[in-house]
Amino acid sequence: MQRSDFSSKLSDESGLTKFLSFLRASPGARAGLLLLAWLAVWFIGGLVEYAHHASVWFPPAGLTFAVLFVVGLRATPILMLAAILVTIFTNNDYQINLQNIEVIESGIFFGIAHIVPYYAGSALLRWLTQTKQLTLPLSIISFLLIAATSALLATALVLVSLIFTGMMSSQELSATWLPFWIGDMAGIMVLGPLFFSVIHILYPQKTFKILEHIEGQLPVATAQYKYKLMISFTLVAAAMLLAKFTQSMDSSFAIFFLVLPHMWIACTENAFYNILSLALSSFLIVFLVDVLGLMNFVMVYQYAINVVATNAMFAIAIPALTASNHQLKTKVFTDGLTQTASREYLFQQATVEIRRAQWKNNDLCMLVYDIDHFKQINDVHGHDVGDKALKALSERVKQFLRPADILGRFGGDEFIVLLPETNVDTAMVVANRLLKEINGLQLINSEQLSISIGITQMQHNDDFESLFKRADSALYQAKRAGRNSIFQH
Ligand SMILES: Nc1nc2c(ncn2[C@@H]2O[C@H](COP(=O)(O)OP(=O)(O)OP(=O)(O)O)[C@@H](O)[C@H]2O)c(=O)[nH]1
Repeated sequence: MQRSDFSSKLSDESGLTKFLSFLRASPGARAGLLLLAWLAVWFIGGLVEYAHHASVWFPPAGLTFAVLFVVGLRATPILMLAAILVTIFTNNDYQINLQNIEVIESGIFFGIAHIVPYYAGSALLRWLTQTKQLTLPLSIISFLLIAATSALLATALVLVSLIFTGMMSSQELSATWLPFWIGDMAGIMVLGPLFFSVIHILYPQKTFKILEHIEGQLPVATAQYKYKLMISFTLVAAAMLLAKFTQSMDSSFAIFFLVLPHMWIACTENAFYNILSLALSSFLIVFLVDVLGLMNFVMVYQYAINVVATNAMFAIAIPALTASNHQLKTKVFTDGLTQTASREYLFQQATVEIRRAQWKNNDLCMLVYDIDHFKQINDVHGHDVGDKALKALSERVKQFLRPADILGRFGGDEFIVLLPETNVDTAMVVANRLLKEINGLQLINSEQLSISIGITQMQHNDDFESLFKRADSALYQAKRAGRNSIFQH
């Protein structure tokens, strides 16, 4: 895959095309945009600053993780510059009054403490997903575990660096570490997947298996996607207004109902729209915490969005599992060469039809046909030609039958046709027409193909085996009678 479906979809739109081409051709502009984005999400994270130095929702962690995952160590200078700039801002904002050189040192320490754990985490995730044959659920659990662990490591390193450089006092540690960890974790788990995709559009030269799951299923959301989003947003607003007016911790837990619309989205929309909706809901929560003054409840909200996100993340696997389940079913139920029903499926379908016919007192007939001297065809013309003959013959028979009839390959060159609501006289007419039809075919070079057919009508106590046994013995008689003929039992 050279470029993802998502980026090519975006590229179809003209204004965006030019902007994307410009960014892709200009590493400087990309770096500038990355820096601006990092600073912007850092300021937005500040809306839910729970304790000094600790936002309970910290998008820069997700952005750093995603950038290091997609771009690698090349992104370090930009991340380092961002770390220094926000340290300068924090020094002024908290009125810490460090000297210029000390602020830059603190910024460098913060940068290292922030970047190292996320580089380690993203490199481990990349290694796991690129080199190991992980299933999608295993990739997701790896992502979640690595996100939680690297966020914890970043929390420890950053807080130690802040204390070491005099940006924070050690007394603040106990009140800071948990919201810090939760914030970084939310940044990676809830927003990281969206950042992965967006950065991958800007740096499209590499292919990552884990991103294919997110982007490969693009580009369309269902027509109902916006209504599902509206339901999520309404639920967020209603739960938060409830907390605002009751000011009770109990009512703040209503936010956990968010799992319902998000699981609905996760199970019915593709992965990209799933992670987009999670990011939007979490933005809305942060915005409303700020606007409605709900800082007292913010920890509940952050736990809720993390739980909702991890659940919804697992649901990324559902459309993929459904698709592979469908493929597996098709494989098991269809004969690969002739695209008729497989023996197993034929047996299942025939059993259902036989029971239905017995229940309703309907007629039912079974035809068994087998190509005449097929071994000779293989021997003279080769197995490939034999295969082609089997395919072409089956194609013809399928066209010839009614939609309700069931055609399946019993094995080798022997096929079964089940004719529901058909008595033996009509089945005989069908068999005669079939024989004629096949006689008219020139499937192999200039040679003609012929088949022999055995017919039987269902008796009241028949099952698949007994029905087949009679039809097969009729076929045997047809073969003994010189082939290219029909016998009834
Ligand atoms: N090309 C091809 N040949 C197959 C396939 N499955 C079975 N065969 C061959 O089909 C032949 C079946 O031969 P039989 O039905 O026993 O005998 P026949 O030569 O058709 O003779 P009669 O049935 O008595 O007319 C064997 O040679 C098998 O090897 C297949 O998927 N492709």
